[in-house]
Amino acid sequence: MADLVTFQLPQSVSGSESDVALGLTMIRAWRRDGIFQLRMSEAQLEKAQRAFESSRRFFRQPLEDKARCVSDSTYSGYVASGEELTAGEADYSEIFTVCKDVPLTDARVQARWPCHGPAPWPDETYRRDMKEHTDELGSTGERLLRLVALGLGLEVGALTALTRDGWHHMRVLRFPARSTTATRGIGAHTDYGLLVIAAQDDVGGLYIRPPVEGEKRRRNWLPGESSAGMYEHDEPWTFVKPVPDVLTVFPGDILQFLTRGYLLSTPHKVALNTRERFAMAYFHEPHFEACVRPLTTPGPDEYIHYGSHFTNMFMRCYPDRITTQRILDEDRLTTLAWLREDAVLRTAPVEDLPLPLHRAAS
Ligand SMILES: NC(=[NH2+])NCCC[C@H](N)C(=O)O
Ligand SMILES: O=C(O)CCC(=O)C(=O)O
Ligand SMILES: [Fe+2]
Repeated sequence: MADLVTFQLPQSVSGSESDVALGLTMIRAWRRDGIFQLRMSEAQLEKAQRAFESSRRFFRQPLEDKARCVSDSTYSGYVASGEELTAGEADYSEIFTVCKDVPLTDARVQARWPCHGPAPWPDETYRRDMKEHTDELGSTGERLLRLVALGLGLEVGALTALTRDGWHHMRVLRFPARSTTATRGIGAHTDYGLLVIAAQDDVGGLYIRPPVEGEKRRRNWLPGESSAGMYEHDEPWTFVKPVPDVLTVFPGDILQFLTRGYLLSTPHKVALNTRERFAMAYFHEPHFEACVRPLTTPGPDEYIHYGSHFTNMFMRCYPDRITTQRILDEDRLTTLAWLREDAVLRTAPVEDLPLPLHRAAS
């Protein structure tokens, strides 16, 4: 396969003619290749390098030290090799998940919303380096979404309306070298939000599945349609060659849903290599309470409550983690169902509201 297309992001995206042209070219690259590259700015590069250094330093520590970085109220923190499930099989990735760091005093934590709480940071340097890198990618994600909106023929702010206080998160990953018994890094899957923005070292191991004419793709947000494990052993898969100083970008489940499959959530998988490998996958996401509806003619029951999708997916990844146990023990799924109901009512087309609300709204 030829090299991936590489773009450079403008400092800001206003909706100019050149912004529209760039957005269209990005969409074309995704629909053909399923992925494109972004050249990193000097500032991005520095922050990414510092985050990689902190990651190497963290993963070098003894297992018992790393294993202390867990939380029973969030999915932030350490995931040991073999702990995460993808399509029912253990992944060999070792991970530190960075989710929104919400203080105990926050009303959402007090009200026991699922997935909300403080992050169990290993130390202050690690916290700072990961925050600077994710904040930088937050700005990248916003500019990308503005270009994507333009490329889809929408208002420049049509997609970023969903990402105010977005539930952005990141997986800081280490893959061990392969052994005679272990070759799987992470099984084939799609990720859950709008954009996946990833960085990797020079080792290699990531593969993506480009769009395939006529191929049925699952809707990962529906209970009966997990995309995990799909087409894992069927070609075509594109090796994502490590290239210095670039990020790779592809769509997640929410972009597939919004566009009714015009853009597909890019399936990808990771194979172990002969050397250990480090990567960071950042996810640019809607607000936890967002109720997302397709961009064209949504029916009343066509929506994804993003916080429910996120919670469902993380419970599926970590069925035995204390966070999952606590969600079940404290019946936090009922709280989540209330949040979903609220979100659905807030975004329902007026004619679909129950009659008393219908009157109040009109
Ligand atoms: N938390 C993640 N994004 N994990 C990516 C791997 C796939 C995940 N285990 C799943 O079943 O969907
Ligand atoms: O290792 C990579 O490059 C990607 C990891 C990944 O797919 C994930 O963390 O969801
Ligand atoms: Fe992924």
